[in-house]
Amino acid sequence: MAKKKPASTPEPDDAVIQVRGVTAVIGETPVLAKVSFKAREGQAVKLLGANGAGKTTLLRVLAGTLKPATGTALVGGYPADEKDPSFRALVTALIGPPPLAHNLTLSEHFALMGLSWGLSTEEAIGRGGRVLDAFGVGALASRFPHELSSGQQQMAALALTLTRPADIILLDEPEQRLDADRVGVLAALLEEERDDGATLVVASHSVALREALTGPTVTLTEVRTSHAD
Ligand SMILES: Nc1ncnc2c1ncn2[C@@H]1O[C@H](COP(=O)(O)OP(=O)(O)OP(=O)(O)O)[C@@H](O)[C@H]1O
Repeated sequence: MAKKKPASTPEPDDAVIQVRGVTAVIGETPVLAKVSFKAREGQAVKLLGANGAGKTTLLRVLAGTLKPATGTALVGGYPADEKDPSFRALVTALIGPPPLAHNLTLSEHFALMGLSWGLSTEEAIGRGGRVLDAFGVGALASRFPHELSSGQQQMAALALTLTRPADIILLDEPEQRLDADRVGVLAALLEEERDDGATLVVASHSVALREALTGPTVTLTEVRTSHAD
């Protein structure tokens, strides 16, 4: 007869992302209602919720830029903390526009990003350029950021985010300002990353993008604030 496991033995768990009872507060304002979910390697978690439900806030917690008020967020086995280089080495994120230098071309941004994460200049320019090519805007690689339309800026930001290798990809409304065809291209690029073993968390208002991604949906509900009479 099999021995009964002691109660303290942890169950084997292959989750890359484990969010347990996480809430968030900014100042004294609750901004994220309690949420728990897990994601395994090669899954794309789709974050769903009305405006203000806390999707960006949860992504900030996962990116380690906002500490949860309660609960734990383990990402790649680490408590999410942007100050921890081991954690940062695993995670690439696009949450709001990335800081860009006005006097560096997109290719030069890719090279700089690659240099920071152990790629050769050639590899980095190749990886960023591949994303631009997929969007059909490879010629933009030699432009400065201020020479781009708003949709092109979004494609450049996505290319920069995907230039560096990462096990975990966090994206906040990556479809914003992209036309319908480009949303399809984006879905294909993200599915390719997922097929290669990346774990993604994507907040999106695009039904088309959410339907194209393979993985569970996590629906956030707005924080209920009680008003004193
Ligand atoms: N700096 C801040 N100070 C106070 N409250 C904030 C701050 N930033 C965000 N909030 C609040 O936190 C809540 C969650 O915002 P968040 O941006 O995470 O929502 P969201 O689900 O991403 O919304 P959307 O779909 O509109 O992008 C909202 O009620 C918002 O007003």
